Amino acid sequence: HSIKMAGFRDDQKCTFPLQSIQDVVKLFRIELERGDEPNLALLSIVVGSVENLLTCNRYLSPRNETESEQNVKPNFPILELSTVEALYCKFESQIKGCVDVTQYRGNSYASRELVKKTSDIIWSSLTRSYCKDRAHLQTLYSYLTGEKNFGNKLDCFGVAFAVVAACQILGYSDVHLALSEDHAWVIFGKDGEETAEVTWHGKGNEDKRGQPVCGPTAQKSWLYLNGHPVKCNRHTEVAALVSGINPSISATADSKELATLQQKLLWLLYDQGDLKNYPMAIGNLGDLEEINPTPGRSSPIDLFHQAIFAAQTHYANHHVYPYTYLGGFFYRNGQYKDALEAWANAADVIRKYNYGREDEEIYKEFLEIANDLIPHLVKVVSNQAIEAPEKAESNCLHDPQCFAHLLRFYDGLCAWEEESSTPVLHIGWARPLVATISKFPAKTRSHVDIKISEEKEEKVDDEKNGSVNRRHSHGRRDSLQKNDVKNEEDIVKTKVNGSTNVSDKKAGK
Ligand SMILES: CC1(C)CN=C(N2CCN(c3ncnc4sc(C(F)(F)C(F)(F)F)cc34)CC2)S1
Repeated sequence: HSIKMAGFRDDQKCTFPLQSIQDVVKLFRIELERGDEPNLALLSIVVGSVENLLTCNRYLSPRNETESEQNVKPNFPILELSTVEALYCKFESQIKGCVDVTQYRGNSYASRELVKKTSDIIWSSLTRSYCKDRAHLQTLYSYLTGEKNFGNKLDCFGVAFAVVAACQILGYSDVHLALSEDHAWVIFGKDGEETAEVTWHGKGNEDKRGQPVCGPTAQKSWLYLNGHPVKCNRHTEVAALVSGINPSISATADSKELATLQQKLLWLLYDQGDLKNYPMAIGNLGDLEEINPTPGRSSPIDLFHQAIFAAQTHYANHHVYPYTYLGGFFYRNGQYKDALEAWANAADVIRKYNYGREDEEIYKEFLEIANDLIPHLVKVVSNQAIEAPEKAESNCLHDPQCFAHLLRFYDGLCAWEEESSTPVLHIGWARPLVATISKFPAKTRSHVDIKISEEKEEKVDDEKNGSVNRRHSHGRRDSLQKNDVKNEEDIVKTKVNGSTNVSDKKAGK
């Protein structure tokens, strides 16, 4: 059958050659604002080309050129239409050449066979062995450029994205990306009810490509978010592509132009309402705004709270990263009580899961918080208490709510471990825990009134099934401001789970 080469439309062509960040933003705006679907393969090739030019084939930015060449070379590449069209047609003909859609004709929805076949085409054409967690392997540009042994590389997200982009080219508008906080798969069929693995996860795990995401592993493990993944539409898939832009040139240098492009594209998607159900993309925008604030736009803290609100609204508060985005921000900015509260709220999420062997990423996240960030935080505040004894009152170590947040943090990790197939805590966790607890004076610790709830907490408590949303103190400033705890009477009735009810007198009732 003849392969119809879809050229690009005039409104797509007119933006080429792309010579600036604004040109790329304009192409994305055209793609996102038009009635029809944005073309995932086209946008992935464009982003990958720009990323490659700005991070791999180093464009000498003006400052390090010789005097004579000063300000001659632009610090943004020129991306010709012909380059992009050639790569697009290569992808399109590869996909259409391998999938004989006539055998699937008729059913308007994709079948599992078609999804698996598409995944096999991408999978089998990948270079045999390469470093899977290298940077810049997330776009179709990486997949389509270079000869057999140098190109055809994709990371695990890139494979999933390529399968969805391929299915779009084949005309299946029901095949969409599903995203957890550390894995990607596809949904398809009527109402997106079907799921299929299309890529690998982590190291040393057999890939489960073609299989549905279901069964005990998917239920209780953080990796699959217990039925609360981000189910993308075409716009959210563009947001995932933009979130995946990686400005890093080396371990120590980032491309400022690429980071600016990513930031502008995320604001474009934000304004279109395409980030509303995508907490991590909002979090990425918050991180970019911390580095390079856009005048007149939301602050990083506002954005991180919006990400938390999105997770609470759309995903029954089953996502951890919104809280670790916020906790990391507070930690970097020396707001240690708020950091402890955010991390306690993150632990309140992970307690809903059972720890499994493919949850290493979030394990490492909590390990770093418990054994690196909190011990550092506690060291800093204990030095503050010594250097500035007059400020001791507002010191974290004299604030029972800080101690309560710390206990709630560890309580969440313990609950995560209960009924899990794999242990979480071990002796390596105990040393930093003891060091941290012992920095809080007995007086502070005595103010925390740990309520033992009357009814014995059900072993398989509701949280594990996600049927009961625990109330979160996050976002609600504790009714007691930290310097209100002046003396004995102001005992803060802080239940370990962090909801703080103030003694009546204090609340002025
Ligand atoms: C608070 C943090 C430690 C800071 N960055 C974090 N990120 C950076 C961005 N990031 C992400 N940001 C947007 N979308 C996605 S989809 C995804 C994934 F599911 F794992 C995939 F697709 F397998 F790679 C990851 C991820 C992963 C989490 S979490």
